[in-house]
Formats: sequence, C-alpha cells, structure tokens
Amino acid sequence: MHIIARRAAMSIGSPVLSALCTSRLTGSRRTSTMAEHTPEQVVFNKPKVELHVHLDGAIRVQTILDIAKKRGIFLPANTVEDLTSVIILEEPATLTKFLGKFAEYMHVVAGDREAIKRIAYEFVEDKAKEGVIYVEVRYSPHFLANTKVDPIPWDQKEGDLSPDEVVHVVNEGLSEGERAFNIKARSILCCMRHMPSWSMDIVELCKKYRHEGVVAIDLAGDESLNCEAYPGHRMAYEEAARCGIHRTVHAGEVGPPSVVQEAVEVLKAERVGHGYRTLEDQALYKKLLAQNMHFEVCPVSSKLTGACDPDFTKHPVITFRKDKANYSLNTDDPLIFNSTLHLDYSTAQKYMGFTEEEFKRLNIRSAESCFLPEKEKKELLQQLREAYGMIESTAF
Ligand SMILES: O=c1[nH]cnc2c1ncn2[C@H]1C[C@H](O)[C@@H](CO)O1
Repeated sequence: MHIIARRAAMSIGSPVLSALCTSRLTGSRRTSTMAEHTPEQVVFNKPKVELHVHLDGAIRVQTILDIAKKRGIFLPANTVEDLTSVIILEEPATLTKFLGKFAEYMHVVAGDREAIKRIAYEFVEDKAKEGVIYVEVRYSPHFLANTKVDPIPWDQKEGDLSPDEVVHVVNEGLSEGERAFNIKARSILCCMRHMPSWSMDIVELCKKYRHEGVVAIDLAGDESLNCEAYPGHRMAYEEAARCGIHRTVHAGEVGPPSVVQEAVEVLKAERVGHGYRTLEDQALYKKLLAQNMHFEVCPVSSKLTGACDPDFTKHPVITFRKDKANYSLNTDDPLIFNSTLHLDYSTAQKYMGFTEEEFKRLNIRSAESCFLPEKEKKELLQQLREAYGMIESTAF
C-alpha cells in the first residue's frame, strides 16, 4: 500500500518520538500513520530538525478527500489509493511537470479557513510522528487565498480569504499543533518566481507576523525566471534584509550556478533551497563553503523533480558531506513524492553511505542554521546534544 494511503488513516495520536515506535508494533495493534515504516527504514530514530518542507506539498490525501466532500468539489478520484496515484510523481520528471501537480488539489483547500487550519495542524502532527522536534514550514499565502490576490489562483471565485488572513489561520493551526504534539513549528512565507507583484505583500506579511511564528521569506517556483528581469523580488528581499527578516531562496535546484550567485549576492540569501548545481561552479562553491552557507537538501525530491541524476550514488550531497558543508536533509513535498522524512534519511544511508554520526552532525548544523532567535536556537541545540549523548542532560 502507498505510504499516503496509510497516512490517510492517521488519528490524533501520541507526540514526538514515541510515534516512531508505532512502526514497530505488530499484528492487530499496528497503527496507520504517515511515519509508519519497517524498522530498517527508520535509520535515525532520534530528534531531527527539518528546514525545507512546503505546507501545500505536505497535505494528507484523506484530508483533501474530506474537504472536497464537505465543499462539494469534484475530484477525479474518491479513494485515497486512487487520488494518491493522481497526485504523486512516481518516476523522475521535470520541475515544471512537478509544479503542475499542485493544480490537482490546491483548489480544494484554497479559500477555506477550516481546511487551511486543519492542514497546518495535521502537518505538525505528521512531523512529530517522524521525530522532528523543530520544523520550518513554507507556503505561498497567495496560493491559499481567494481575495486580495491578483490573479485569484486555481480558478476560484472571489471569496473573503485574503493572503493576510491565510497567514493568521496557518499560524493558528501550527500553534495548536505545537501545543498538542509538543514540537516547535515556525513558518516561512514564499514569494513565487512568476508573480513578482506578490513579493512586497510577502515581506509586509513577514514583518506583521514576525512575532507570531513567521521567521523568514523564501522565493519558490520556476527558477528559469531571474530576478534582474523581475525587480519585485529584489525589492522585497532588500526590504527583508533592511528589517532583519531572515532570507532563503530556491536556487541551483534545476537552475544554473548563476541563480545561486544571484540568490546570495543580490537577494542576500542566508540559506539556499536545494543548491545542487552550485557544484558546477567550483569557485562559487568554495566561496559558499568558506561562508558556511547552508544548503537545504531534499534527496527524494531531487530525483523525482529531475533536478539530480536518479542514481543516488552520484548525488551532490555526497560531495557536501565529504567537504563537511553545512546542509540539512528535508522532504520538500512529501505528498507529491509519496515520501516521509524517514525515506530521505534511509536513502542517504542506503545509497550514499550516511552514518549515524553524520546524521547527528547535519542536524546540529541544521539547528545552527535555523531562523529561530538566538536564545531559542541555543535551547534547540541543547536539546539535540542531550538526545545525541553529546552532553549530560540538564533535566532533573
Ligand atoms: O522544489 C520546489 N522548487 C520550486 N518550487 C517549489 C518546490 N516545491 C514546491 N514549490 C512551490 C509550489 C508551491 O505551491 C509553492 C509554495 O509552497 O512552492
């Protein structure tokens, strides 16, 4: 059965690492969760940090079906199994084909407050079940809105949910999830490459909600569109830098190293989303290594979007590891890749020779590179070091 089909039956359950143990249950007590894996697939059964995952690429299929039913929206399939096969990418494709997958279901969730709050809440539950203790989740508020957005996305009729209120509703879902599942969840708001006219809204929303869980700005979408041609993004990133809003940019996923260079030098990105093709420009790569630039690596995603060679033994993260670069392992869009964070870790172990020590190291680097304020970052690092046996526990 597909992981997603199993994910469908997830219920509100026990938080954090205990959830990983459900995969070890046998017989009739076996529960259905997204994090359900055979024991050998859970190769790093310790607290983790995830920095690159899209909320709209991490929705449960059952939730899409439930919301469609409630709203009377037609879908081309009405079981989890069937809808899963409509949505997922099974074979390596292109970034363009991958981005087209969102149109299969975004119209179901967009414009509906209850649906948006639910996906945010369930997202936190799913991450807790994977053993994630800190996550930064990203999305485009415009893609979930149906008013004060031009054009209104996904062929929706005009309604009353603005990008601003989308952020408010997502924040509510995330913080309720944090309380229920005892993990920390923060958000990153995405500008979209093809919609530079939305980018100033995004930086204003980052400013407005910076004390309610929004930690950074991102630029996602089709990388063939550069910023020189679209000054809206550059202006938004300048304002973000001016106001101390953290910045990450999707770059070097399928685009050439020049897009990475532009992200770092023009947009003042502090982290690079993906960044694989940086390796094609050794001078740039060395410069970023020296700067301790963080690369948000998404192994399973990089194969299915066609960003990297499908042979994982040739993956750029192997070079990053060899060079002791600063990087994280992330799911990106687990709905569309029919994946979990465990699959990214087990892929790294099975095909790229990753060890427990490297998993610990990269999670520490991820925590160091997260967008939390310094005090909270220190607490997160302390939590990880204790869990990894690097320091004595301070708990009594
Ligand atoms: O891997 C990606 N590269 C570029 N854009 C992406 C990727 N995954 C998701 N997106 C886009 C589609 C989503 O609707 C948007 C905001 O989450 O970001």
